Amino acid sequence: MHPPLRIGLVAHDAKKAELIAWAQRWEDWLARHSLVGTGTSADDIEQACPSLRVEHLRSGPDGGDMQLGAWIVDGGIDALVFLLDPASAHAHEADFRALIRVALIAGIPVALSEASAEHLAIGMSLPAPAVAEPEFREIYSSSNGDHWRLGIVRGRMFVRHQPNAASGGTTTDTDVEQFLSSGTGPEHQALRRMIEQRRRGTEAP
Ligand SMILES: O=C(CO)COP(=O)(O)O
Repeated sequence: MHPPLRIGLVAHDAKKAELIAWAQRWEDWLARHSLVGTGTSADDIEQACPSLRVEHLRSGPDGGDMQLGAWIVDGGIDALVFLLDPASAHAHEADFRALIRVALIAGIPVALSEASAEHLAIGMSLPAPAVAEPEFREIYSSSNGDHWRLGIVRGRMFVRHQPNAASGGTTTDTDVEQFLSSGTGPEHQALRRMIEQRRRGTEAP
């Protein structure tokens, strides 16, 4: 789960029904975040979605778009859903152009249609990407039960040494170069062979 986001919500009159339908579909997800909207859009969402609280700015034509733009400039908004009506003339067009412009400058996700709002919600509601797990290959194990494995994560290689249980030692990870320069034992020789095979592309699967 992402930490709570602050999401800006705006729709022109001809698109309010789409914003409401979207908010109803995503009500459970939106309820976990902090919402701020221009006057009428905020009212409509609260009426249609009983569990949502939306911080109200002025109505768009009265300066609400500019207020939201100022929040974005100050880094206070993580995503903007602005369902824009491209088919009508708007006296305050300069205001919402400026709102979209500062959102793009801030680099936040911006959805201007119901379809893109859907993708924004899908993307932002996904769990944060898991930290990549290393892939391991056995390098060498000694007769007394010590194990050395080569770990590879995001192209970076390291050596994981797991001492035998009886020794009570702890598992350590060492950089490959550092490991190779630390000795000439059978585990070092085995790793050199493995690396050479990787380079030549002849490593066993
Ligand atoms: O006009 C708007 C965006 O430009 C939206 O304003 P309202 O949410 O107050 O209708």
